[in-house]
Amino acid sequence: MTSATKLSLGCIADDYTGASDLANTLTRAGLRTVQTIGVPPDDLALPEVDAVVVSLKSRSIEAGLAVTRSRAAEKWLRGRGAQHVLFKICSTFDSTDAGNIGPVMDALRADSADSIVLVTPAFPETGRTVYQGNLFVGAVPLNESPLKDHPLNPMHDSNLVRVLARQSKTRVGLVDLATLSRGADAVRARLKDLAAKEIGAAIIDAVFDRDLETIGQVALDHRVSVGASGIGLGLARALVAAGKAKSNAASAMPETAIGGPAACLAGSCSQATLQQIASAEKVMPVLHLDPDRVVAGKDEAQRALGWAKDRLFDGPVLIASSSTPDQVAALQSRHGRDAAGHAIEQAMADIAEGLVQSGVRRLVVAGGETSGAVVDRLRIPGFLVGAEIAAGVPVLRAVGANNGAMLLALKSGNFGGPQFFSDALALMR
Ligand SMILES: Nc1ncnc2c1ncn2[C@@H]1O[C@H](COP(=O)(O)OP(=O)(O)O)[C@@H](O)[C@H]1O
Ligand SMILES: O=C(O)[C@@H](O)C(=O)COP(=O)(O)O
Repeated sequence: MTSATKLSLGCIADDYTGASDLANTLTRAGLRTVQTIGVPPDDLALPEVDAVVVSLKSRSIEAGLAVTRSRAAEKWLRGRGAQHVLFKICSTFDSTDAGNIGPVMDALRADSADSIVLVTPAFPETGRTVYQGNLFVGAVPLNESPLKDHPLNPMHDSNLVRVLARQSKTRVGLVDLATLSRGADAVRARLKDLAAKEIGAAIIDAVFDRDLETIGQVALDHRVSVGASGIGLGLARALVAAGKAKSNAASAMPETAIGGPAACLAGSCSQATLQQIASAEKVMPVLHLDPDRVVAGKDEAQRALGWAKDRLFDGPVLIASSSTPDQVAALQSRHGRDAAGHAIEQAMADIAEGLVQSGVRRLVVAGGETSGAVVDRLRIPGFLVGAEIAAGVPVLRAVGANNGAMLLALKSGNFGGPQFFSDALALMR
């Protein structure tokens, strides 16, 4: 990135799949966007861009650490001229009562001296809508959705005003759909009323993309907002409409094919990923890791690598640790939730490293934490955004990596259709 570049929008994402989801949305809305892994070193050569999405792996770490890392990212983004910073969280509000959405929001709000912060995880394109402060996943409230069984942060309350209030030091209010439907000025007036009552954050309803456009306009009056790709879409459209970004983000990604062996790794245990693995079994060899053996030591990852190397040059392969909610609960009761999750993430990183050493240059990873462990191990500093595989999942081209040109797809556990793995590989040439 040249020193002359001034960012129209700065973004901090709390995981890597979420970051690529947002980078995809901003690119499709016309912003030239780059995804970086962590706060970029000053010597990282990046193209001329409108938006940078700094990817952190801060969703499930200790809250204080998440705050420190998010603040460092904010400082970097503000230093590049970003007037507005979006803290990108999961569209299913993945978090625990300890955070990290509330603590990070509180810190960014304090840094920016905003009186009130707009918050919404709505992302209608993927079925996430918010009504009366309640988050729906498709047709069901969050607490009845598969997110109730998430291995790291099971979600048991769909009322986001309550959820955020448990995590935040500030009081939390609501801007409801009726107010939103009266337009940007009605939202501004409601925020003023809430702020006058010393309410520092407002969950805002959103059901359709047009709601997000209104939210984007109002959010730009502020320095910070919190939400998923939907609010990113609203902000991008508002920036383009205000002439603060050109709508010309024909992908900056070079079209040259990469070729070579391809592999898929799945560490997500979401219902969508379990179904995608079942579909993949019909078209490629699939190895199911034994999670107990993974927790016991390194041998299981080595076995998987040997299995993959025997097949890689005949076509793509898939290696999965994913299990059903009952099996996940049983493993966690034997080994502890964090220990089990961490051991499996590190095994996935070991396997990814071995695959790349064996020549793999096209890699699909399912799962946010899993993607974080893999990308960190591969020491990839950033990505350019390419074609969209499914809503929220683009093809990514690694920039500045030691391994040279490489394509990845980082899939949020919940995203993608049943044939996702084949769909991804078809676009990763
Ligand atoms: N069989 C399993 N049992 C328990 N935990 C698992 C299993 N397979 C994967 N995990 C862990 O579950 C978590 C899944 O989270 P993540 O990769 O973020 O997926 P998602 O995108 O669905 O949230 C990771 O920490 C992963 O290591
Ligand atoms: O907003 C979303 O749903 C995604 O972008 C996201 O954050 C995904 O997180 P994981 O499901 O943990 O991959």
